[in-house]
Amino acid sequence: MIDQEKIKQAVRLLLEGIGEDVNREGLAETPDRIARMYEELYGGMYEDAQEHLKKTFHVDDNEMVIEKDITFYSTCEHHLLPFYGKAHIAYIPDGKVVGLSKLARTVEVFARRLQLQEQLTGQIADALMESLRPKGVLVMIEAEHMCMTMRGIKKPGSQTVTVVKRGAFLENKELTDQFFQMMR
Ligand SMILES: Nc1nc2c(ncn2[C@@H]2O[C@H](COP(=O)(O)OP(=O)(O)OP(=O)(O)O)[C@@H](O)[C@H]2O)c(=O)[nH]1
Ligand SMILES: [Zn+2]
Repeated sequence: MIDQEKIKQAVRLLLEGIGEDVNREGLAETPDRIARMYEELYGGMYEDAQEHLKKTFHVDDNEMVIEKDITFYSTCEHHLLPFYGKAHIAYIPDGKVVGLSKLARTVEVFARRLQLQEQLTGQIADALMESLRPKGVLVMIEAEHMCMTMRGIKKPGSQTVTVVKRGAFLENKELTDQFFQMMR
């Protein structure tokens, strides 16, 4: 599990490094707050997406399911700054579906870790492929990276878009076209 003591020590060091007085009133509880916050932000490391995806429901029609505009907040592993936006998940069932909320839960499990957007996109797709054994999965993520906006190159409003396809989406281009039509 997350080592709260280590995080508190590290935050004190960071504050000292900045040149702050770690004992001043406004900062006194900050190491403790950050340790608790990290439990929340990085709690996905200690969760298994398969736990959320194990309950499935039988369906007769294997038509494409899309859950779009799933908002998420994650952290870029290079700068420890947030990136956030929307995830869209499409899949073509093969006789079974999951509860819709479980798609958003899957996004949460992988977003609450240190991430790269490309990797986050792929992990969501792979978790669905593994649990549901669907005919295909497509995951698209649109996000703004704060390491691109508040520092460095400073390009607010720029969006990073990633798409990962698995199964039938790789073989059949019409399915991707159908996804983009349904997204409109
Ligand atoms: N591929 C990818 N890159 C990311 C992601 N999040 C942040 N980055 C990039 O990671 C790169 C790290 O580059 P470095 O040159 O090692 O670090 P840096 O000097 O801080 O880079 P600058 O941001 O250009 O100032 C930057 O180009 C970031 O924009 C992500 O999710 N995926
Ligand atoms: Zn970054």
